[in-house]
Amino acid sequence: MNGQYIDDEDEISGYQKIDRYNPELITSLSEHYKEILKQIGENPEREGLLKTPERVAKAMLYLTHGYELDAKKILSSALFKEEYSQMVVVKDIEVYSMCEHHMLPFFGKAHIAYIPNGHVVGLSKIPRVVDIYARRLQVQERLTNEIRDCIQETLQPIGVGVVIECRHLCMCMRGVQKQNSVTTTSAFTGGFLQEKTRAEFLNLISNKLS
Ligand SMILES: Nc1nc2c(ncn2[C@@H]2O[C@H](COP(=O)(O)OP(=O)(O)OP(=O)(O)O)[C@@H](O)[C@H]2O)c(=O)[nH]1
Ligand SMILES: [Zn+2]
Repeated sequence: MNGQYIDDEDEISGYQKIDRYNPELITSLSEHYKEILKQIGENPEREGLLKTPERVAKAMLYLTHGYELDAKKILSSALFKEEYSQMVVVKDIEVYSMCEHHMLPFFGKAHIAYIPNGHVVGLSKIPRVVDIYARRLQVQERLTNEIRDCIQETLQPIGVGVVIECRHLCMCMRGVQKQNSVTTTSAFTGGFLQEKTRAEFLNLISNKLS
């Protein structure tokens, strides 16, 4: 195993042991990346690039490890009966994902709120859910909806609010080349569909919106 398996529970999931870095997969991916290096005009045999295919293979497996993890399972592992009925907001959660169109990064912040309905969730599980869906090939809109749906279906709260704001490198370093544009997406359920509740949430996170 050579330490190549992600088997440190804290490192990725906190719970689920995943077999993502298996040597056969790394070898196979590395061969493809070696070929890609040749085709873009590089020499994969030069010293600086000798280990690059393997490094890229491992990086890509890490950047997409969300496919291996079950967000609902992680969220439901830490539900606590509690009569707190006000809005809970976890804001400024770092997001790192890759757009499914160009496989280039998009990154920024997620702000998540819910109103409990008899149960609260362990706070760390909310950023874990964000990561599980972000560490895949994504579009920002689907990422937003998947986080909302996971929390709504698992926790069954009175409502869920999700706002994500990201910069897309496919719009900065290529293509339209807009360096400062930020994309904001949002998704709501239940109580957050009401203007007053949504306004309270947006107000609580507003100092962080660009
Ligand atoms: N809606 C949405 N679009 C995205 C996201 N990430 C990247 N895109 C867009 O996906 C689109 C793909 O459009 P295409 O015309 O097929 O690709 P392209 O020729 O590379 O487009 P340009 O980026 O405009 O050069 C682009 O407009 C990207 O900006 C995302 O998270 N959500
Ligand atoms: Zn893109």
